[in-house]
Amino acid sequence: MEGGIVSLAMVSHVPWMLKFLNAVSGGKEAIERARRLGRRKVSERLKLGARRKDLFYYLTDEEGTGRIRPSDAALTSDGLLAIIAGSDTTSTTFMALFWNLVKNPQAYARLQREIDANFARGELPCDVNKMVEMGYLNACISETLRLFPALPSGSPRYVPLGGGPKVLGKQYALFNRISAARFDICTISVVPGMQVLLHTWAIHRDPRYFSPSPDSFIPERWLTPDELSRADIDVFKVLPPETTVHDINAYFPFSIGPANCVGKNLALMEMRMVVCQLLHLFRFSRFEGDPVDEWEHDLQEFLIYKKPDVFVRIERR
Ligand code: HEM
Repeated sequence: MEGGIVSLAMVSHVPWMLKFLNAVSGGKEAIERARRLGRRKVSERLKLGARRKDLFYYLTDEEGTGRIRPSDAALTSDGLLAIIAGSDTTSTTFMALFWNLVKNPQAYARLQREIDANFARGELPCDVNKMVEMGYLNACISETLRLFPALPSGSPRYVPLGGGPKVLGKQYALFNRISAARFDICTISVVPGMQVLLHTWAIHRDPRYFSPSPDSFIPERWLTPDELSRADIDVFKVLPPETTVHDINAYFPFSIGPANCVGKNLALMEMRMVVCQLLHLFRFSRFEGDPVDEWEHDLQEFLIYKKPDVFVRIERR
């Protein structure tokens, strides 16, 4: 998957590269491998049939309500999209979250206390409804998605041919700004119909929107004033109210507008459940001798991340 994504990322930015990559054996092979994976997963899923009305139930038109049955090529491409969109994104977020927790024992301890306060020992599975209300758990997830948005370079958007805010959603201040008929970014004139790509990673770490310490993992920046007043660390030393900036209009890990993430709520629920249950059962710590600090440095971005392994020590609690 990761080999193929390098070529796919090139093609998504420079479409004419496809011809060139097809002519080069390594490039063609990487894309072919990714396609094969998509085809295999789709055919496995089709053989299994639908046990419930999931994403593929609709993509493959198992209900038979569509006029035209989707072609095999379309299904392969949907299969790849579902793998990238549905599983690579969540696995990146889990990796980044656990990496941040083992590197920040104070945040880890605080999250552990919140989980232990909500779930009695052995209470499994943990109640998902409680998790929605767990301020620090949700703050840790939001802070992870701020620092490591799973699609770091965002994805191309067309500047609407008029009527931007209505189409893209009022909340999207950054896109709203590009709804004018024509505007300039530095020396480039952006006109309706042009593709614009917002770099999520860079915007999420811009001190004009998140500060102080935009590169640091500080879940407390997501707490409500009420939750902050109950924080047991001297949070105002880390986030002095007079200089703290927290602009959620510049936060869009799931994108915003008509093509935003269809799996957002599922992904959030999945992350809450997995984190709660793993921390309920196991203790995670730094694996001595592992260069854990280098993980972020060794991440490579090709539409999604090519990520090194995270090694942690896991013990049963
Ligand atoms: C942490 C987890 C996730 C993140 C950060 C994430 C992020 C995103 C983003 C930024 C987009 C917009 C891409 C674009 O602008 O074109 C997107 C689209 C999409 N996501 Fe997610 N996603 C996550 C999890 C999931 C899950 C679990 C599923 C499905 C089970 C899913 C399914 C999709 C699909 C199908 C699209 C394409 C929507 C469309 O083009 O209309 N995602 N996701």
